[in-house]
Amino acid sequence: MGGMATTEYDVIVLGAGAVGENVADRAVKGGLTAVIVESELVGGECSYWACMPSKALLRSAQVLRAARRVPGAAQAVTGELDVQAVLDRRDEFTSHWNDDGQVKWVEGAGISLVRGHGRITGEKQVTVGDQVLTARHAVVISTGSDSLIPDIPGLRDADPWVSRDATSAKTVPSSLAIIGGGVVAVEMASAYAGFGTAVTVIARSGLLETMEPFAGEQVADGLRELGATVLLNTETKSVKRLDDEVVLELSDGSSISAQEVLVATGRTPRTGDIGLETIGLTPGSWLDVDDTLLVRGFDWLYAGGDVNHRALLTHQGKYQARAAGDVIAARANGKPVSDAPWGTHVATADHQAVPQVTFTDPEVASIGLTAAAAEKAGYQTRVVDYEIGNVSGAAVHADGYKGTARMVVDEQRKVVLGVTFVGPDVSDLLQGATIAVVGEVPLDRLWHAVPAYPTMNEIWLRLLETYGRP
Ligand SMILES: Cc1cc2nc3c(=O)[nH]c(=O)nc-3n(C[C@H](O)[C@H](O)[C@H](O)COP(=O)(O)OP(=O)(O)OC[C@H]3O[C@@H](n4cnc5c(N)ncnc54)[C@H](O)[C@@H]3O)c2cc1C
Ligand SMILES: NC(=O)c1ccc[n+]([C@@H]2O[C@H](COP(=O)([O-])OP(=O)(O)OC[C@H]3O[C@@H](n4cnc5c(N)ncnc54)[C@H](O)[C@@H]3O)[C@@H](O)[C@H]2O)c1
Repeated sequence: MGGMATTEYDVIVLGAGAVGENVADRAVKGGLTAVIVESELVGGECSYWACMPSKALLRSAQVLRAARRVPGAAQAVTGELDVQAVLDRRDEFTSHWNDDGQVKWVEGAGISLVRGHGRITGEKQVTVGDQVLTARHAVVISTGSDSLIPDIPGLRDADPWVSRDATSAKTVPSSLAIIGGGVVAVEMASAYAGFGTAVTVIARSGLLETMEPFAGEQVADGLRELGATVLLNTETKSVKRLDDEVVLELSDGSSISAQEVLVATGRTPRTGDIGLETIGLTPGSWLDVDDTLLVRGFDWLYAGGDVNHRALLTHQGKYQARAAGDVIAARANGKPVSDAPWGTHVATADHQAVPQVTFTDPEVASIGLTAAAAEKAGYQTRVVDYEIGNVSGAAVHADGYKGTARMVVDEQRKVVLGVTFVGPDVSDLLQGATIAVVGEVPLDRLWHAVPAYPTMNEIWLRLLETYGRP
C-alpha cells in the first residue's frame, strides 16, 4: 500500500467510491496495474452516507406498515418501532464507518491504494501530498458529488443538515424541516416520519418532478398518511437558527420552526480542488464525457459516476465503471474497441434506459422515458395506465393495495420506451421493465412473457390487455 517504490501505474483512479473501485477492478482484470487514491473512506458515499444507510433507516418501518396491511399479521404488531434498534442496524450496514472490509477487497482485487487528497498536476499525473503518481495509460476521475446548498438567506449560517447528517444521525430530532422535493427529500421524509419525527417537506414546485406526475402525487399522499406535512409550490425565503430551533420563513408569508433543517436540493460535483485548472478544465464543473467515459478533448482522462452528471445513481455509475475499465484495458492492450451503441465499451443505457427506485411508501420504480420526456424527444407515443390494486397478486399482497402502473409505447416500433410503477413493494417489478426497454422487446413478443399467477407481475398482462392485442 502506497509503496514508495512504485509510482508509475497503468491507471490512476481518483476516488474509491463504488465507481472508482469497479473501474480499477476491471482494469486489473484486463491485465493492467491500477492505483486508487482515496481521501476519506474506501467505499464512498453509497456505502457510508447514501444508499446503504438510507435504505437501512427506511426498511424497518416499511416492514411494520406492510404487516399492518395484512389482517392476521396486523394483530400481531402491537408495539411501536424501536428507533434505537433501527439506528443500530444502520450502523452495522455502514460497518460503523470503518472501511477495513472494503480495503481488504481492494487488496484482494490486486489494486493499490494511496490514502490522501489527490490532485491532477499535469498530463497523466496525480499528486497526493508529496507523492507523485504517473499513469502509463489513463487517469479516471470518480470523485463523486456533494450536497448543494442553495443561496437562501441565512441557510448556511443555520448549520443545516445535509444528506450525510440525515443518514448518519445518532439521535432522531423531534421535528425536521426538509427543503427540496427530490429523491433525498422524500426518502428522508419517509424515514424520519417513520421514526415519529414531525416532518415538514417544503418543495418549491411538486415532488419527484422528473418522474411521471402521479408518482409525486401518490408519494405526497403517502407522506401525509405517515403524518408529514407536505408544502408544494412553496419557497423558503430565509432560515435562522435560534437557541433550540430553526425558523424558516416561507413564500406564503407563514413561518415554521423545527429542531433541524435538512437541505436536499441536489448535488454539486467534487471537482473544485482536484487540479482541473492544470489541464485546462474548469474547477467545480461537471465533467463532460463521451459514451466510453473519456472526458471530451482528452485521450487519457476518463470520468465515471456522479462526477459526469449522466445519471447520479450507484448502479449506473458501476455500469459506466465496467465500460470504462474494460475500454481502458482494450485501448492499452491494442485490442478492438466496441464503441457502437450497446457495445461492450459504452454506457448507452445512460441516455434513455436508467432504472431507479425511490424507497418511499408507496415506492416508485421507473425505467426509461416518462410520457412527457418521450413526447419531447419526438416519439409518437401511446400511454397505458393501470391500477395495480386490480391485479390479484397485489390484492393478496396487501388489503386495499393502492398503486399505479404506466407503460409508454413507441407507436412506430411497437416497443416500450418507459415504465413506471408506484405502490408498496413495486421495486422488484422493475427489472422486467428494464429488460423490456433495453431489449426493445416488441409488444407482440411481450404477450409471450407470461407473468406467474398470482404475483404482482401480472400488471404486465393488464397493461398489454389495456393496450390491446396488436
Ligand atoms: C442520501 C442519498 C441516498 C442515495 N441512495 C441511492 C440509492 O438508493 N440507490 C442509488 O443507486 N443511488 C443512491 N444515491 C446516489 C449514490 O450515492 C451515488 O450515485 C454514488 O455514491 C456515486 O458514486 P461515485 O463513486 O461516483 O461517488 P462517491 O461514492 O461519492 O465516491 C467518490 C469518492 O471519491 C473520494 N474523493 C473525492 N475527491 C477526492 C480526491 N481529490 N482525492 C481522493 N479521493 C477523493 C471521496 O472521498 C469518495 O470516497 C444516493 C445519494 C444520496 C445523497
Ligand atoms: N433511491 C435512489 O435511487 C436515490 C436516493 C437518494 C438520492 N439519489 C440520487 O441522488 C441525487 C441527489 O438527490 P436530491 O434529492 O438531492 O436531488 P434531486 O435533483 O433529485 O432533487 C432536488 C430537489 O431540490 C429542489 N431544489 C433545487 N434547488 C432548489 C432551491 N434553490 N430551493 C428549493 N428547492 C430546490 C428541486 O426542485 C428538486 O425537488 C439524485 O440525482 C438521485 O438520483 C437516489
